[in-house]
Amino acid sequence: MTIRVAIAGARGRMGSEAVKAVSNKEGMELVAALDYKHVGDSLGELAMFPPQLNVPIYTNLTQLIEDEKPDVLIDLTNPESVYEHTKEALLHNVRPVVGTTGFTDSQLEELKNLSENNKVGCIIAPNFAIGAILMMKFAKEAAKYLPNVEIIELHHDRKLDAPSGTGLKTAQLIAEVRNEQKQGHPNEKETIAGARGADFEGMRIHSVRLPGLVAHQEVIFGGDGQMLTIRHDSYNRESFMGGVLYCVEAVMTIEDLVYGLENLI
Ligand SMILES: NC(=O)C1=CN([C@@H]2O[C@H](COP(=O)(O)OP(=O)(O)OC[C@H]3O[C@@H](n4cnc5c(N)ncnc54)[C@H](OP(=O)(O)O)[C@@H]3O)[C@@H](O)[C@H]2O)C=CC1
Ligand SMILES: O=C(O)C1=N[C@H](C(=O)O)C[C@H](O)C1
Repeated sequence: MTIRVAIAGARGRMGSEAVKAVSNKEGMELVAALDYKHVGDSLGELAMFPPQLNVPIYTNLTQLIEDEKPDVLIDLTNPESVYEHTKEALLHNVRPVVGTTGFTDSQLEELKNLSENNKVGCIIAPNFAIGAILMMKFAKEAAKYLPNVEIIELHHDRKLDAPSGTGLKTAQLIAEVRNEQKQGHPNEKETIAGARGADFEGMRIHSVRLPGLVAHQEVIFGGDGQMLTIRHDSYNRESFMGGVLYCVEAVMTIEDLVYGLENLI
């Protein structure tokens, strides 16, 4: 069976890579793109899209679903749009594969209920790169023995959300095995607000944003006279595409919402 795929955010850094990956993948057919800007037929407007995108471009998801009948919607847009897209897809029996980060806890909970009640598979993956999944798994394991941990995530300066979805997911996974504890001196004070980073159950998350970066993360564990550093680097966005294609196939086989690829591999 050929999996019919639509992509939201096809003009973007990730979306344009996903257009290439899906177009070249046997067993998948790219059937449409979703954009929020109206695109006419002028060469200038169409040049905004990757050359492989020779499919209809819609500005309305319901219309796209009615006309093109995708099996899967890949969302690579932004934190403001992704929740509505995912909900709309689930309501119309289209399986979302979501790479966009920045969901609130309550949005995740609501989408989980919707997916389970409608028995429509959904994958929300804060990071599609296998190396990043392993970095998170190893960090969770290390935290059982070394609970003093700080997370440093480093990204390009076009990123909208902080901390990154990966940084947050790493902290959530570590929190499953680590008792909440405040780190640093009990009486420490920030003389500049934010100096100690974001606080997740006492773990500190530091977000670096610089041009030239793609997506990187270090998880640093301190112990008596020792330090363990677990680091992952994505040097380009192709690094995520194996995971995107894996999820498009996997989402066809599930009937609930999976948050994080570590639950599937
Ligand atoms: N899970 C993973 O492994 C990864 C996840 N990401 C996440 O993916 C998301 C996209 O990242 P990136 O590609 O760098 O971002 P970009 O800004 O390059 O791409 C987003 C694209 O979506 C478009 N867009 C915005 N709103 C809508 C909408 N309502 N409907 C359709 N298209 C829309 C944007 O248009 P315009 O620019 O005109 O606003 C843009 O073309 C981010 O949340 C990022 O964190 C990124 C890398 C890996
Ligand atoms: O915005 C990005 O670029 C990335 N976003 C994801 C995140 O927030 O973790 C995944 C990856 O780190 C790249």
